[in-house]
Amino acid sequence: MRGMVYKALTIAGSDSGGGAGIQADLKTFHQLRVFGMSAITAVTAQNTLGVQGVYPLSVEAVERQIDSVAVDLSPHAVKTGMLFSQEMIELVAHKIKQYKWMSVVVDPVMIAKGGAPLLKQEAVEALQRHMLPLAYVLTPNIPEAEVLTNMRIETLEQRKEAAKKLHDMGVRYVVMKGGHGEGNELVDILYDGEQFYEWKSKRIDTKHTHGTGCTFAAAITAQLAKGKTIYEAVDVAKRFIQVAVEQTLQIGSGHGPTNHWAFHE
Ligand SMILES: Nc1ncnc2c1ncn2[C@@H]1O[C@H](COP(=O)(O)OP(=O)(O)O)[C@@H](O)[C@H]1O
Ligand SMILES: Cc1ncc(COP(=O)(O)OP(=O)(O)O)c(N)n1
Repeated sequence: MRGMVYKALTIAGSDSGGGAGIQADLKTFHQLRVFGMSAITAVTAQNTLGVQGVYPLSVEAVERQIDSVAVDLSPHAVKTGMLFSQEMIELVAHKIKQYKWMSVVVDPVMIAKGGAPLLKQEAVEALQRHMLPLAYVLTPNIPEAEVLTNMRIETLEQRKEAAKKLHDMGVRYVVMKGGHGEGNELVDILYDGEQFYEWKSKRIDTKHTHGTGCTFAAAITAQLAKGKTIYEAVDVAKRFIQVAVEQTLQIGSGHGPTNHWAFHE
């Protein structure tokens, strides 16, 4: 018997190179046995060497995609990634409220690893104002947490202080990714408003980390779609990304993608 079909929607940008964005999200959903659906906010011309072009879709085109999925396919969880502009953020926030989506994972994508901007600078305030209060889970990396809280983050204590600030800004669960921290040990933290939880792992010495943030947040989304708790979801996401970085595919001549086939439940 097939059993229940769990469904997740990603609202994000397309990465033609297949390692990040919509493509990473859908591959991760699929590997975790969740049916993936998408609303594309922007098309990027991108590969392992960087971002060669960014082409935002119209707000109307994104609204239509979200409506098409919502009225017929009722996702169990929703993830947002590259939203690019203030108008797009306002639209997505409006749709989340309209469809009363609760299991919403907001990955506050700002800059690709190569330095290309994926969010306009003037849209940061809209992200703070409209998306944070709707986020069941927010998954900033350290530089994104710095921008959102307007504070410098160097120590673990400062990461925790920033997580508290983000919680005060309306986020239910803050999951701060530790990839940009110092040293050989990576620490991802979760703050639930009362306590901190830590996931530690060895930093794998590789240049093939393109799409780690999207993949990690997508794994959390897939687990939430299946009804798992946030603690269980982060646990699986951490194990998913660890093996995906350990067993990279070694493709492309720059920063290659992670391996979305590596993890098995
Ligand atoms: N070199 C690495 N080895 C193992 N895990 C990594 C490595 N780089 C990043 N990760 C993990 O990938 C996830 C995303 O991390 P991070 O790099 O902080 O996000 P982003 O890709 O959004 O910048 C986190 O769980 C982090 O611990
Ligand atoms: C279309 C698109 N969306 C998001 C990103 C950023 O993805 P991330 O997982 O943070 O990976 P890096 O770009 O940092 O390697 C992207 N690149 N493209």
